[in-house]
Amino acid sequence: MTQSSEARSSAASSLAGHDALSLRTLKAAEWDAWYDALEVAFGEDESPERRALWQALTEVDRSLGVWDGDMPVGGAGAYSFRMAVPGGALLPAAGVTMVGVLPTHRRRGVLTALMRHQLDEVHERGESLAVLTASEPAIYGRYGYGLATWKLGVTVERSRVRVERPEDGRIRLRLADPAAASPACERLYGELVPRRPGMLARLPGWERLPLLDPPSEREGHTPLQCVLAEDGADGTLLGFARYSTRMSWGHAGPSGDVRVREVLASAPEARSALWAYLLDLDLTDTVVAANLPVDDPLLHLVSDPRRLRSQLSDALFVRLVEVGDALRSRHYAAPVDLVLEVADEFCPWNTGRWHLHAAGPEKPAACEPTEAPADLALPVRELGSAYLGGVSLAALAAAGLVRELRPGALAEASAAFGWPVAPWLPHNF
Ligand SMILES: CC(=O)SCCNC(=O)CCNC(=O)[C@H](O)C(C)(C)COP(=O)(O)OP(=O)(O)OC[C@H]1O[C@@H](n2cnc3c(N)ncnc32)[C@H](O)[C@@H]1OP(=O)(O)O
Repeated sequence: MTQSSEARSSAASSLAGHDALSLRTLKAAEWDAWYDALEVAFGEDESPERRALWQALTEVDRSLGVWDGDMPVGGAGAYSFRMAVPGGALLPAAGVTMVGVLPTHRRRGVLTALMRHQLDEVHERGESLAVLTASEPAIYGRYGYGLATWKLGVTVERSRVRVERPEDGRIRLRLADPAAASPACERLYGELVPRRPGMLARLPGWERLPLLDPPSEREGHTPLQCVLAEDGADGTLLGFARYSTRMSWGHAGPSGDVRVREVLASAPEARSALWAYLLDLDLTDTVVAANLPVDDPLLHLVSDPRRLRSQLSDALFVRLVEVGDALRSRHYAAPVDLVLEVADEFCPWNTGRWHLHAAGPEKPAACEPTEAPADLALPVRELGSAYLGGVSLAALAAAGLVRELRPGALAEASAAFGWPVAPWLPHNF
């Protein structure tokens, strides 16, 4: 028996003590019943449009279910993503999704059995990362997932905040049908992916997600709008925003709001033109954007950042499934030559000392097992947090989660693991 198949059979036997529970891969014909169980687990009743999209995007051969007799009672899926890491490489990453257990079957180890089986499969497929967004952040640390990216939400008081339009007149704004403009927007999205860690390369079909706009989810807003920022000279697309507006008329006059879904740009002038446009729509009071990178240039473009009324929330959790591969696949902002002592109870093949060395941001890194004395000791969860460069090892050490074993090692590691661009997950999955 391999280490993984041993682990999987131990996951199966952890269920064996409970009724007639069995864990196996989904069959395509079972999708509806499986998804119905997940909807009950989430207490949700999704729109038919959203459900149809998730069905189309489901990778059935990566979807696990737990059955009580012939009734699905839990599940977990995965997408075969490629995610940008510091330095611009796109690394295979299992996007863990659709995790749920019926209320009748909770707190008896079903989730743990699913996570065991799934991480062994991810390891066998050679994906060195698994990533997820959590319904509740307290769930996944026990399986080695660390919080690696944050998102910034803003609720802008439009009357108090201005963004200057770029002066050179290079940018031309044009309203476009979101579906018709999608291929050009997707090309721009693809250009931006390697530049920001955490961004996901589009898999076929995923271009439908940013256009998903079921009437039942609009809450009084217009259908999705799309404004393009083009180079006035040659028409090259340099940015776009997708948004909707909701008009509201009160005693004091119009007080509508703008819901910004995305603002992406490859040139600063395009970005400022788009934000100036969004913050200057007549008859609106408030502009809400729920998911911006924490270093979004908007923070520096606005006349009064306090009036952004910003809010920080957790976004992407990262799990290093194969520590050596993951660490040698990213670049490091500063030279580094360190031995890390990694503890990983859930994926014990990662436990041990790893020699990481890289000569600077342009150079490839090496990372091999070693018997040499360790400079820094940390659990795999904290390594996942620091991996994309958005969470500092020094901050984790200040929280008592990383231990410096050689003086100076923490500063060296923190500088190397950091990255000039904050990691960001553009959409949930
Ligand atoms: C990537 C995603 O899809 S995120 C979506 C997650 N799903 C949901 O939130 C839907 C609603 N909740 C559920 O379906 C279930 O409660 C789940 C999936 C969160 C947990 O399933 P269960 O089968 O009850 O978990 P299981 O019994 O294996 O518990 C494992 C451990 O996690 C802990 N745990 C379970 N749920 C939670 C929670 N919501 N918050 C904190 N800890 C939790 C358990 O206490 C247990 O701890 P222990 O190992 O110290 O004993």
